[in-house]
Amino acid sequence: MDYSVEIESVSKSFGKKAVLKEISLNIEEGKIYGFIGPSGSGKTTLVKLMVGMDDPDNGTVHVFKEKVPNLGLLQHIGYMAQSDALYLSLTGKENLKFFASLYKMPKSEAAERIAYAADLVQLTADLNKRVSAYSGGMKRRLSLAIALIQNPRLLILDEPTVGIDPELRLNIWNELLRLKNEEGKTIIVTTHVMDEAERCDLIAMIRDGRILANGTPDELKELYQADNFDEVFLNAGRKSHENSRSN
Ligand SMILES: Nc1ncnc2c1ncn2[C@@H]1O[C@H](COP(=O)(O)OP(=O)(O)OP(=O)(O)O)[C@@H](O)[C@H]1O
Repeated sequence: MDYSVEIESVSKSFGKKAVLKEISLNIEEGKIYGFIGPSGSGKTTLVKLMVGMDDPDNGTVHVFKEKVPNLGLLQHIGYMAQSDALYLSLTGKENLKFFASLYKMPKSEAAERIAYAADLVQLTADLNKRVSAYSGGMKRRLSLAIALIQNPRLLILDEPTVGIDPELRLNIWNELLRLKNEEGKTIIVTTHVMDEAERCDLIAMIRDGRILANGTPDELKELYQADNFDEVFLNAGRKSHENSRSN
């Protein structure tokens, strides 16, 4: 089996707080992998380690067999952070052009990619407006377009659909599924939206810096004797609470 991401015994603390505890996980190429867990459980910290934005205290992360951090890998990883990192005084188009210029891409391809990404997130009509005049949802959409700009093999999206209306959310998910099915991309998403979690091929449930369980949506429903994903989430929380009390 080919893995896009291999995480081995990764731990990370901030000061005295252990945020990730001995996490090991392999993410198969060509799958959509979801990370779910309560706020503060360590999802963002874990995805930042995959991108190489932060270092683990212990353990290793490999992406496409290369040890992270590795500058060469950035060409292959599209990352959408939870907080938007955009140039507010530039237009949407200028932002896209700037990020496209960071990657090795002929000009004509950059223009095509900008048109594709803007269309996907329905920003084509607003591309010449300054980002300072964008709404929160428009900024999220622009951040998603930027993550796709270099046509990366691996997409890492930290809560990509927050602030995005249901219709566009559906379009975005359809495109993520197409990217996986037709182009073999690997897609990692963190989400609090349980119906999004159910669209993933595989899900890791994170709690208190550990992976409580991982598997397909059906496997997790069976494990937690749940009919839907809201129940999976709640039952997993109850179970981990009971375990921590009995320890
Ligand atoms: N740079 C930092 N310095 C200190 N503490 C941090 C830092 N980054 C994260 N933390 C802490 O690490 C813990 C995990 O944060 P993280 O952002 O990974 O959680 P999360 O699961 O992504 O949460 P959410 O769902 O709310 O985005 C939190 O307690 C947070 O306060």
